[in-house]
Amino acid sequence: MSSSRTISLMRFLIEEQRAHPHINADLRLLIEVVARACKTISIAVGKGDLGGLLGEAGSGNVQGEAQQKLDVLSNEILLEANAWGGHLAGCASEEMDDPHPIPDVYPKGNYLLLFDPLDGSSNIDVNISVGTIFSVLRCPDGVTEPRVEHYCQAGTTQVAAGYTVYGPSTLLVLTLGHGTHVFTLDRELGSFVLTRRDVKIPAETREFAINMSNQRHWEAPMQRYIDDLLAGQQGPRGKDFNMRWVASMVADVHRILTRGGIFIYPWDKKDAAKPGKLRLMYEANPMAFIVEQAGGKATTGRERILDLQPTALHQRVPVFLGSSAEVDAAMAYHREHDSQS
Ligand SMILES: O=P(O)(O)OC[C@H]1O[C@](O)(COP(=O)(O)O)[C@@H](O)[C@@H]1O
Ligand SMILES: [Mg+2]
Ligand SMILES: [Mg+2]
Repeated sequence: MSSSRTISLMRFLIEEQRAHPHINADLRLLIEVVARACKTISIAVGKGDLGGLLGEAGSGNVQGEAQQKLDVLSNEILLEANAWGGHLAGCASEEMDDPHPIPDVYPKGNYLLLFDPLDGSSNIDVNISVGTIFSVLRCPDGVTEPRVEHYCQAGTTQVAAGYTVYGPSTLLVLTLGHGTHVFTLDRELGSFVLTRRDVKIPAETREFAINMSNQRHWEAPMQRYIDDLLAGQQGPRGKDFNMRWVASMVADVHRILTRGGIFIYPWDKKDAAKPGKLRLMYEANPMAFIVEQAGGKATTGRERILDLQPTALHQRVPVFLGSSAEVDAAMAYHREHDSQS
């Protein structure tokens, strides 16, 4: 890309700020700080074994999952980078039980930052792409010490969301509510450069992403939907489908953003008390915002994800997202099932 046409993340944000009054200097600073933190995480991920950062940390998170060393480090990097900027009222993370207040010694701002510091943790040790997912909300007026209820806002209120993929190249995918844009980290320059503006997910697809090993635990409409995809051209869908499953949501969603597809992590009865595996505030909401801004859909199989009113910080939800016509098709199986029961 020639330098005259190169648009850095910083320049992109300044232009967005000029074009859209709701994007202010604090929000711009917030995104720049998160991007800088993600660069630091990218360097740590890239060191692999040389950095002594592979393997378990020996601790567990609030979800009862074993934390990897990189889960803990990425969380610390994001917290530290965001503490002093004056743009945040508080942070919440998949890796922390409770919201993290900005220490009183630092200036406070009006935004809440929620993140999954390292997504796809089971892939760290096997050198497969992982990433970071984040969501930005406004702190309600007059609240200086945000509590859980202040974070529990529906996804429609997000002012920005993004994810990074630490893969063969490091990517940042961002929405501020005006389309979804992809930036690639120029490792020599150390800056994110705009490489795809306003990406659109094709409405139709022949590719699905799901962990098939859970099939026997799914509810009836899910079983029927996937059976029909597997039946291919001879089946009711009349076309052959391919399947991919990286098991890093960032990588699976990025494939769908690039060439279409449907990503599904449905409810299953392995642990019937859990309403799904993925987390609403750190994974489903930001990805739903990004996907909708790219012309796709994101639902629980029954409802639009962004309309859900959260009831807990670490709430889980079923996730169906990607090519709009295919998400509609999956929802039709659930609707038909519900209307008959
Ligand atoms: O191992 P499974 O059950 O296929 O689950 C894979 C899913 O779990 C996740 O790894 C959960 O994310 P974390 O690594 O942040 O816990 C998603 O990225 C991915 O889509
Ligand atoms: Mg995750
Ligand atoms: Mg994680």
